[in-house]
Amino acid sequence: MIELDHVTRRYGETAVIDDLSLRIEGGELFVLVGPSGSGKSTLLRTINRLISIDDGAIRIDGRDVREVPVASLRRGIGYAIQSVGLFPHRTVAENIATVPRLLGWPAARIRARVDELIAMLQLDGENVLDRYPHALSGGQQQRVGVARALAAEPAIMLMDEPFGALDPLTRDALQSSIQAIHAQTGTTIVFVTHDMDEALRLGERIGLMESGRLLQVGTPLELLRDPACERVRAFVGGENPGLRELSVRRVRSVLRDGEASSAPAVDADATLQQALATMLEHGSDVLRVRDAKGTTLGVLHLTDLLARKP
Ligand SMILES: Nc1ncnc2c1ncn2[C@@H]1O[C@H](COP(=O)(O)OP(=O)(O)OP(=O)(O)O)[C@@H](O)[C@H]1O
Repeated sequence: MIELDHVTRRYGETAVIDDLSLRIEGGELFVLVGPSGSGKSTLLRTINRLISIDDGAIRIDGRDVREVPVASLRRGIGYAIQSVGLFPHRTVAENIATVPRLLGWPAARIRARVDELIAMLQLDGENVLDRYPHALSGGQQQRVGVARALAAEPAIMLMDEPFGALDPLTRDALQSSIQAIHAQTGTTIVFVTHDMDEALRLGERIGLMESGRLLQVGTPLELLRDPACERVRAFVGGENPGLRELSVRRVRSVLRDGEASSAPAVDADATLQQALATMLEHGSDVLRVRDAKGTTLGVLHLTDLLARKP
């Protein structure tokens, strides 16, 4: 658990983090979102003490981060950023192995962990292990950066706009990877982005920042349906709050019993927005809902998709 307790960070007279309190539960995927300059990166970097604070306290599992020697604090916290920062003269395998080596893991364990991460980030089959960073695409570099940050199985992972510079398809694939890794490892992830769609897609809870303060903290649906103020409504809902809501709800939550073998199929874990697109594409107001193995679970009707359910 990460607790930020009345944290303030000033530059000169300006408080860029302003008396901010927040509690992030162990195992949570928490997204900090807000406009440029709102203080998201600064806040993230106070957690691993890349930036010091002027007032308040930050505790991890009850322990003040200032009491922990900074090197061991950072070894326990993965950190992935947009510019990646891979070591240019080390191969991909050596880059990923950086922290396990520092920790003195035996060579066989390091090799096994590198292989595991390469598979987790879908870099296997791409023959990247012995390449140097300059010989990778941007998306591959980003994956290696995430793999390196995860290498020593940190309990906490801080991610600062890690996919900001990537094309939409690569970004989409990496967002899926992060969700899968989170589900698989239970790592606490604090993810910074200025992209509301990314926040709504990834966040179990979202903290919306402006001018060094949190305007609201809540689940994607809470922010969409019950914005604390007009600023939140404008940031979160944009011009199409209804469509945004469809993008955070899953087919699984509204399917009903039934057979519709001739209807187009949709995955139970697809969003309602994807389901609507499938209906429009096929001109069908009903879809067959299937699980990952292709087994029919029920049907989705357009009327259920449009109804406002919890
Ligand atoms: N070293 C510094 N000296 C003075 N001001 C700084 C310094 N670092 C950051 N700031 C200011 O602190 C504020 C918050 O910056 P921060 O990078 O945390 O914002 P952000 O929300 O992450 O923005 P972005 O999305 O553009 O990265 C900004 O106004 C920035 O100009």
